Amino acid sequence: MLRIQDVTKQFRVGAFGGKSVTAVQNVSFEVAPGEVVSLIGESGSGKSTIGRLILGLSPATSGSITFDGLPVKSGKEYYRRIQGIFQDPFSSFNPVFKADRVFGMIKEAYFPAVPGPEWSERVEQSLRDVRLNPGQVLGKYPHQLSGGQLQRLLIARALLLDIKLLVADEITSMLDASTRIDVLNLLAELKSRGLGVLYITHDLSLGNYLAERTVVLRRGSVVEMGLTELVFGDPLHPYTRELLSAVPRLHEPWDDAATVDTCLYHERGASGGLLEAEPGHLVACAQLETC
Ligand SMILES: Nc1ncnc2c1ncn2[C@@H]1O[C@H](COP(=O)(O)OP(=O)(O)OP(=O)(O)O)[C@@H](O)[C@H]1O
Repeated sequence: MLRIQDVTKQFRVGAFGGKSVTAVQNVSFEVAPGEVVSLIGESGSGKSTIGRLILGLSPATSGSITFDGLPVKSGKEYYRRIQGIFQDPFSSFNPVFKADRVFGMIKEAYFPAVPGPEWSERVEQSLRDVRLNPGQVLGKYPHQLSGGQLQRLLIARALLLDIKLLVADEITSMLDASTRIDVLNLLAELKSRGLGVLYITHDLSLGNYLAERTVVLRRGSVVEMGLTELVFGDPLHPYTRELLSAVPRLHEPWDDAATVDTCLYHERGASGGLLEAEPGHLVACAQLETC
């Protein structure tokens, strides 16, 4: 189980690093085995930063991130259990090498003793598991494969490691609509095998499609989280409501979240953390800036 507790991330910025930007602030949530949790929020809300912290690509400023009780530790053993896949599949492949080199690298690092023929069989099985035809993708260069095929290759690579958690950061945003649904269905299938997935997206409909639980981030803080049907069916925070009702508006800037007259959080006398408005549904104060 992935457990993120009270995590804050600040980046040093400015000419001499004299200023800091708080990208993530006091964020806590969990991802259980076989569960898909979607992390949603507009651009700059801190989603990818959280993904990078979980993957050990950058250290948290404070708070703790553990997987099965052990802290994040970038290195071979950690990546055997947790892998990340990102928006642009082409950036994960070196264009001068054949795409299936990613499998050879896994063998070298993790399974050097597995005989070649057995390894080939394992690779082919993992390709079939992600509904790729080995004959159509093995031996090809990245530019000879589609974005959807490359994302599936990366998922197949992760399956060879028998990972327990996948951090999927906007993995469908560069895919066309039908390939996107195929990849989402694939993730849904993998979770039934016990894989936990943190599905990072700014596309709410995709989060809704896949996730049991949803975490809504705004400016680095969680404003609402809980069972997806509750967050989407009865959004309590004005920011979530705005996200859900947002439609593209030409020539209009994105408005700040609308303020509300009453704040459930304060009405119920909550302080610190999130208010449990109903079982499985937590919400922050509606007036983020002023309290
Ligand atoms: N290395 C960095 N140095 C300084 N600031 C950073 C760095 N990485 C991210 N930030 C800042 O942290 C904030 C959160 O960025 P992040 O990329 O996590 O947002 P996001 O929600 O993933 O956005 P998007 O959907 O556009 O990818 C932004 O204000 C961003 O400018």
